[in-house]
Parts: sequence; C-alpha cells; structure tokens
Amino acid sequence: MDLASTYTDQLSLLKSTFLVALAVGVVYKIIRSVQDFRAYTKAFRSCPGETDFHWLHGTMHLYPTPDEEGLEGCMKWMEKWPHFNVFWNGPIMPFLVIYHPDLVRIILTSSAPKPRRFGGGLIASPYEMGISWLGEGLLISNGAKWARSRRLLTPAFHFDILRPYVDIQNQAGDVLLEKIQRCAEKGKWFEAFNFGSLCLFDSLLQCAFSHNSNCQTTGANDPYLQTVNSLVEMWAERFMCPWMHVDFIYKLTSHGRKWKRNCDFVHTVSEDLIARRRKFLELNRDEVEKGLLHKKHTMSFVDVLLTAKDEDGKGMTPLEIRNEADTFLFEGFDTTTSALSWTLYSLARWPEHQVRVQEEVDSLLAGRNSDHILWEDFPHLPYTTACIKEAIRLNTTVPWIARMLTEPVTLDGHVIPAGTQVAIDFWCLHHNPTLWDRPHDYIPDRFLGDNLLKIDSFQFLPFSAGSRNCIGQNFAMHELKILVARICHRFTLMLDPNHEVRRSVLATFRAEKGIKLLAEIRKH
Ligand code: HEM
Repeated sequence: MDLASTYTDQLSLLKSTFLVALAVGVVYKIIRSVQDFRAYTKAFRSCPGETDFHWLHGTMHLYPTPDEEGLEGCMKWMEKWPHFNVFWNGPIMPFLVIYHPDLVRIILTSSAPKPRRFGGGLIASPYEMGISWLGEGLLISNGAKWARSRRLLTPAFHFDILRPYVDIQNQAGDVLLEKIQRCAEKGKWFEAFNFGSLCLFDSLLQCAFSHNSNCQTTGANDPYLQTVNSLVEMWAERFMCPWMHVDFIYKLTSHGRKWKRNCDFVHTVSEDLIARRRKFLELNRDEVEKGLLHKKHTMSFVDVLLTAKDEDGKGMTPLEIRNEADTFLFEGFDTTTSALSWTLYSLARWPEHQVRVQEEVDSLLAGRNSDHILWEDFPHLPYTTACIKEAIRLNTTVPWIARMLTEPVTLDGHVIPAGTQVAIDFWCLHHNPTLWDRPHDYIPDRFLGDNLLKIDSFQFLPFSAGSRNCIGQNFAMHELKILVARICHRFTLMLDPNHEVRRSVLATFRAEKGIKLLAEIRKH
C-alpha cells in the first residue's frame, strides 16, 4: 500500500467519524429539545384552560375575538377559571392569561421584562412590532437601557414641568368646547373619539414639542396626525394576523411597506420638531446652564430630554431623544383619547352621575369669570375623578399587557417555567366577578371614601403597577379632569339613540363605529 492511498483511507475514516459524530450530536440535540419541550409543556398540562387542542393552531381558535362577543367569552373564562388560564398559540407555544390580583402582584413586582422575539428569533413579540417606529424607547426597552431612560425621563413628569401644561390643556379644551357648542347649536351629534383625539393631539404636540399644530381646526386632515393614527391601527392589525408576526414576511407585504413609509414620515417630522427646540435651547443657553429655563419658559418634554444628563454627565443621543418623543406621542394620545371618550359615554349613559359631576364643577367654578380648571382645583374634583376611574375600569383603556418570565414562578401551586409569555388581562381583572360587585354596572362610588379600602392594590390597574407603571399617569389624569369637568359644566351630554355603541379591543379600548354624543347647552 502506498503512502497516498493510506492517506486517502485515513481521510475518509476521519470524514466518516466526523459525520457519525455530527449525526449523533444532531440526534442528541433533537432528543434533548423534545425532552425539554415535553418537560416545559408538562408544566402547562395541569393548568386551567381550554382542552380542545388543535395540532396546528393549539387553542388559538378558542381565543376571544376583540369585540363584544369576545368580552362575553372572557366573562365565561372567569366563571370557569377565576384566576388564570393557559392558551396555546400554535402547537408549541403556551401563554398564560392572568386576571387575579394575587397573581398579577407576583408578575408585576418581579423583574419579568417585556417579551422579546421567540420561535428561534423569527416571531416578533407584540411590543417589538412597534420597534421600527418607537425604537428602544421607554415602552419597549428592557434592562439597563430601560433603567437609564426611566431615570432620565422621570424629571420630565415632575410637578414643576406638568404645572404649566394645565394652561395648554385648558386652551386646547377651549377649542374643543367651541366645536361641541357649534354642534349643540345645530342639534347635531359629535363623535367622541374624533373630537377627543384632535384636542388631545393638539395639546400633546404643544407639551411634547412646543409646537402649535392647529390640528383641531385643520381637522383630521393633518398629515402627521393621520400617520400617527394609521400607525396605531396598523400595529393592532399586524398583531391580529399571526403570519405577519414573522418580520421578514411582514416586510414583503404591502402592509409592511406602508408601515415603513409611515414610520419614515413620522420620524422626519419629529426630527424636524426636535431640531427646532435644539435651536431654541441654544438661543437660551445661559438659562439652560443655570437650570432656570423652566422659570421663564414652559419647558416642553423634548426640552427636558435635550438637557437631561445621566450620573456620568452624558446626555441622550439624537436617536434616543427621537424614540422617547415618539413614545410620548404614541402613549400619550391614543390612551387619553380612549379614556376621555369612554368617560363621556358613561356620563351620557348614566345621567344621574353626570348630574353629580355638574353639581361638583358648578360649585367649584361658582363666582369665577373663567371656566378653566386650575392646578389647585384638582384635589377638589373627587366625584369627577371617581367617574373617570370607573369609566376606565369598565372600558379598560389598555386592556392587556405582556411580560416574559426569566425565572420559574409558582402561580396557584403550578410551577411555570422561565421563557413563558404572560398576558396580564386588565379588562378581566377589572371585571372579575370574584372581586367586583356588579362588574358591568357604572358605580363611581367604588372609588370614594371607605369603599376604596375594599379594593386590593393590584385589583384596579389602569396604569399598570410596579417599576414599569405608566410614567404619564398624572399628566393623563390632569388632562382628563380638565376636559371632563369643563365639558360637563358647559353641556349636558346624551347618547345618540340611533347609534349602537359596540366595544372593540385593540391596543386600546375603542368603539367599533365610534360614540355619537348629543350636547345640550346648560344655562348658568
Ligand atoms: C389614560 C391614559 C393612559 C393610560 C390608561 C396608560 C396606561 C399605561 C399602561 C397600562 C402602561 C404599562 C404598559 C406595559 O407595561 O406594557 C403604560 C406605560 C407607559 N405610559 Fe401610559 N397610559 C396613559 C397615558 C400616558 C401618557 C399621557 C403618557 C405620556 C405622556 C404615557 C406614557 C407611558 C410610557 C412612556 C410608558 C412606559 C413606561 C415604562 O415602561 O417605563 N402614558 N401606560
């Protein structure tokens, strides 16, 4: 045997050994994965939940639809399983839906982050679907990045910054009241989401960028408003369509291409608005350096971001600033629009409570020559506040949020493994019949006096809880109190009897065809 053929034999032996080792490795990996998966899923088999399991789509076909019928379905869940249940998003992806304070407390006080992609990195989580718009802003980021942003942004929601916004919110309210007045004079209905969103967008643009868009008069044709609105809707549409959860497929669809065009447009506008504020701050450099800017000017949210510095004296990058400004607009506009619209709806539907709000505001404003609500007035509107809270309980503004477990957690005696996605269903939490008496009735008194003592601290969570609670909740409540109090002071609201209001559950709580309201001008 010559040297060459010995060498060839050895080489082929080496190759075969390598191939056998590789095959054994692959088989071992598959067996381990199957074992891991069986151990993982075993944990869920004993959990409460639907059992009609389909080999391809798990129990997704039984998931409640995002409408009236779906909400009824949720009530049936709670009769069967009062704390939580497990759903199968396809054959291998279980997720938990929880809606009892004892379990919600465990998750929201843990360090469980917002979900990240799963399915080997192919499938975007609900939050990541918004990442090309909002980037790693406060809503979507996790870990150290989130903690730094939260520290830098907290001063933007300090009372010193929020106080002057009350004027802006009242001025936007003036335009809204005028518009409602014109409808009232003609005996015409107005649509709550439409009027509310324009007013809230108007004040938000001024608070965020010191930008006067005039959008309440230019109307829904404002291209920026239209695009932001369209992004909010497209995000929810994508979520409802499982095959669009895979990024590379989504980018090829016309929906994905439109989403990108919209994001590009919104980014151009916010970058332009930020650049204008940067110029303004340069012109007022002295005051900025002495920390006196807020004494002379109303500081916009972006001003706070542009001047923020962390412990190492490092400011935020232009991209970080844009992400936070876009997050502020997204979080601050759709949510408050829903909360305002459902509060007005509730007061029109249950007029006995509207009368009590009117009495409260009438007595607060008696003898004044302006109907503006002042900063000092906020503590003197307890009934109005209770009505807002009850409205956002009944029609929960943010119906659910999600987390991903990074370590095993025991819920009602079931050990739930790390990696599990958990949806915290606030709408169910707010309607759980084991917690609330007459959960479908509008009873603002639940939020007054001693009745408050009956509510667990994790039972009513419109703004979530724990370290990732809503940073804008005071801003939102101020805005709502101002608008609800002033609208009820000037008008009596009634529902249009010819229009049926059907609820629709998107990223925020909406009405399928809006809410039509009739306003009657009150005599003072
Ligand atoms: C009625 C109005 C509002 C409601 C019901 C609401 C509700 C919520 C909820 C439930 C969360 C938790 C989200 C999650 O964990 O996935 C949240 C987070 C957040 N909200 Fe609000 N929100 C409202 C208004 C606002 C406003 C006006 C702003 C800003 C101006 C805002 C900014 C944010 C931000 C930045 C976060 C993320 C906080 C973090 O993760 O650290 N929200 N909000």
